[in-house]
Amino acid sequence: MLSFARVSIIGMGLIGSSLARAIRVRMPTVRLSVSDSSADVRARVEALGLADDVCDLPATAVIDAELVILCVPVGAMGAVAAEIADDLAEGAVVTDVGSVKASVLAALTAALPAHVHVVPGHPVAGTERSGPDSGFATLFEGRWCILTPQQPGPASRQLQAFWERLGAKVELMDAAHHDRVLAVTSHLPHLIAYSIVGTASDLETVTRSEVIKYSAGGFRDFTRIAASDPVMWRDVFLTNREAVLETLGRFTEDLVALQRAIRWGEGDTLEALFTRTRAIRRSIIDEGQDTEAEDFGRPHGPPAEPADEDPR
Ligand SMILES: NC(=O)c1ccc[n+]([C@@H]2O[C@H](COP(=O)([O-])OP(=O)(O)OC[C@H]3O[C@@H](n4cnc5c(N)ncnc54)[C@H](O)[C@@H]3O)[C@@H](O)[C@H]2O)c1
Ligand SMILES: O=C(O)C(=O)C[C@]1(C(=O)O)C=C[C@@H](O)C=C1
Repeated sequence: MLSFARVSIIGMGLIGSSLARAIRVRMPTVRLSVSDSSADVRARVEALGLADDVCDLPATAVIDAELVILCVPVGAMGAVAAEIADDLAEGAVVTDVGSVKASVLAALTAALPAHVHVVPGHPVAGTERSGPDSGFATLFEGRWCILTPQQPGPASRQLQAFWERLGAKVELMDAAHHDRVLAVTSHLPHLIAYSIVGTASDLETVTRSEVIKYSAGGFRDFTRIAASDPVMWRDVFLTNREAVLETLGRFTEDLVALQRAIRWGEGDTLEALFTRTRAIRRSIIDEGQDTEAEDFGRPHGPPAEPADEDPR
């Protein structure tokens, strides 16, 4: 028994197009109507055959949909919700995939009518790429999807079943708690990557070409993360400001402690920390949460980058 027969996706970039592909594979009878504010993206989605209907306006795409999934940057969620509010079917479930949850929950509940069910969501799966060509059907397989309904009920159970059909593992969580957890596990790491790559390219003592030429191992991994979508991440930091600033404050203190340990030659302090962090990495692998031990950051990734893009 299918959980939803008619699904609408607004925003057909990496996540929206991955969802469309996964639905095609796992729920082939679902009728899929999609929209995107970019005419180029809509044309590409048509060419790739990712949906039954590609609509110019989000409001047209949601008519009759039992499930509406907003896959736009977090800062655009409220505006899109306002655009579709009058055309949503009675009892429709409206969800999203945004990386921040408290602000999206507030924006959706403010903009949407009482006759729909708002169940915000976040698949904790992605890559540094953007756009409809970068999506792939297996993106969510074996990955967590966190749902943050105000009150769990039949709509969140139906949405949970939907994500499980796509191969994801689902957990329910309070939206504010989600934002504190993801500030540590996703948002701060991205901020550090953006910052370190920026610093390296600004250094006067090392040329830019040397940075590119000798970027192996650790720094190369940072450059992948730092290539992530600028608009998406701008919105993440602006909408999860408090949790990120709190985590950043703690991180800065710990970094200064390391700086001090290096300055004063406190080898024991350094070794104790590195031993503790190595154990954390090993327990992540032991729990089977990291299948990419040999290929950082690309657990179920799309085809590897072509060799001519590989600077090594
Ligand atoms: N990229 C990731 O790794 C990742 C992972 C999980 C969740 N997310 C979340 O998923 C959402 C989408 O991210 P993405 O990586 O797919 O981005 P993307 O840039 O690949 O796609 C976003 C799409 O939304 C469209 N769009 C923007 N504003 C719109 C509007 N007002 N109306 C209609 N369409 C609009 C854009 O044209 C674009 O095609 C974001 O909220 C992000 O936080 C991203
Ligand atoms: O692998 C990556 O490129 C990601 O950054 C994916 C990642 C993450 O931080 O884990 C990024 C943001 C999303 O909200 C969820 C997943």
